[in-house]
Amino acid sequence: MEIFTYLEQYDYEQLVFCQDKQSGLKAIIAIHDTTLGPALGGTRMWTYASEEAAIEDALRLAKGMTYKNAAAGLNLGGGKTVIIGDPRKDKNEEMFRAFGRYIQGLNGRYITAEDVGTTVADMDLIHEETDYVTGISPAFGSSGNPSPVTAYGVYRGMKAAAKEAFGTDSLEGKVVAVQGVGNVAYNLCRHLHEEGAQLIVTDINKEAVQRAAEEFGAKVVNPDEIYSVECDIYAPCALGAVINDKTIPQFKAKVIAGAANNQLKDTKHGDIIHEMGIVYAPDYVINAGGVINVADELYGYNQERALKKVEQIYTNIEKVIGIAKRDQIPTYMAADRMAEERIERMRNSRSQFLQNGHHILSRRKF
Ligand SMILES: NC(=O)C1=CN([C@@H]2O[C@H](COP(=O)(O)OP(=O)(O)OC[C@H]3O[C@@H](n4cnc5c(N)ncnc54)[C@H](O)[C@@H]3O)[C@@H](O)[C@H]2O)C=CC1
Ligand SMILES: CC(C)CC(=O)C(=O)O
Repeated sequence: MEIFTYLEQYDYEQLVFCQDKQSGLKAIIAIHDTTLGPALGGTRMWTYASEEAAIEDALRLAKGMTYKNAAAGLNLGGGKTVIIGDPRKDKNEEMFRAFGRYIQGLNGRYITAEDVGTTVADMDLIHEETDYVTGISPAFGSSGNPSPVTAYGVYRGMKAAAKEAFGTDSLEGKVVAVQGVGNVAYNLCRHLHEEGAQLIVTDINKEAVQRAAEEFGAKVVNPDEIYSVECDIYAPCALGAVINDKTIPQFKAKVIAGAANNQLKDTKHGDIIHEMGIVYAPDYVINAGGVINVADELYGYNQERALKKVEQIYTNIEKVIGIAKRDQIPTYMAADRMAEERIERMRNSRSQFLQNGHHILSRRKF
C-alpha cells in the first residue's frame, strides 16, 4: 500500500502510529476529516492478518465516521483507532493507559469510544490519562456502553426501511435474519422479539446464539447459511464487507438493515442490490445511535436528550430513501450526498476568523 497515495485519494488528514514496547501497544489512529469538529470514533481491538490490513481497516472506518457524524447532524469529524491484538488475551492496564497518553498528545483532534473488542472498562483506563474519551462508566456522569443505544437506533431505522418495502413499519410477524449476536445485536433481537418478529440468528460464538435461542425463541443457522435463509429482513451485525459478489446472489430479503460498519464490499454492490429492488438502510446512517449517545457527553450527558436524537434515525432513513427516489440513485449514494453536502455547507460557512477557534470541546464540562 502506498500510504500517501491512499491518504490523498480519500483526503485523509492524519495517520498516527502508536507503539509502546512494555505493554505491547500497537495502535493506529486515523483521522479522516475535522471540518465539522474534532474526530470522534471508537477503538477496535482485533487480530489482523497483517499490519497493512490493520491500517486499511482504520482508514476505512475513520472515513465512515466522517460520514456517520455528518449524516447524524453531529458537530464532529471522523476518526477511528485500531489496536492490533487479541482482545481476549492481549489486553493490560498499561496498554490502555499508554494509548490514553497518545490520545492526549493529539490535544482534542481525536476523541475515542468503544468499538468491537473494547469495553467500558478499557475506556475508564484511557480516561486515567485523557479527557478525550467517551463511553466511560456512568459513575463518572457518562453514558457507559453505547451498544444498547446503537441497537435501538438500528431498530428504529429498520422500521423506516420496512415501511418503504412493505408499506407498514410494523415488524410483527416479519422474519429477520441476524448475523452476529454480540453486544449490539443481542439488544436489537430483544426489541424485535418484543414487537413480535421471528428471528433467525447466527454467530461463530456458540454461547451467543444459544442465549438468543433461549431468550427470544430464535432459530439458529450456521454462519455461512445466513445469507440464503428465507427472510424479510437481513440484519448484518458482525463485521464488514458482507454484501459482496458471493453473498448477493443468495439474498432472499427485501430489506437490508443492520449495525455492522462498512457492509458494502464495494460501492458497486450497493448498485447491484438497488437494481434488485432491495431496500438498503445505509450502515452509517442506521448505526449512528452509539455515537449520538456518546457525543452527548460532550455537552454533559443527558440520556433523554440523547435518546430523542437517536429516535430520529427513523426520519434520517426516510430522508435518505426520499433523496434516492428523487435523484433516482441507490440509497448508499443518497446518504453520501446528504453527508457531503452538510460538510461542504459548513466548510463554506467557516470563512470568518474566530479567536481561539471556538469548537464543541470548549463547551465540555471536564
Ligand atoms: N457497539 C456499538 O455501539 C457499535 C457497533 N457498530 C458495529 O456493529 C457491529 C457489531 O458490533 P458489536 O455488537 O459491538 O460487536 P461484538 O463484537 O459484540 O459482536 C459481533 C458479533 O459478531 C460475531 N461474529 C464475528 N464474525 C462472525 C461471522 N463470520 N459470522 C457470524 N458472527 C460473527 C462475533 O462472535 C460477535 O458475537 C460491528 O461491525 C461494529 O463496528 C457500529 C456502531 C456502533
Ligand atoms: C461505537 C461508537 C461509540 C462509535 C463508533 O466508533 C461507531 O459508531 O462505529
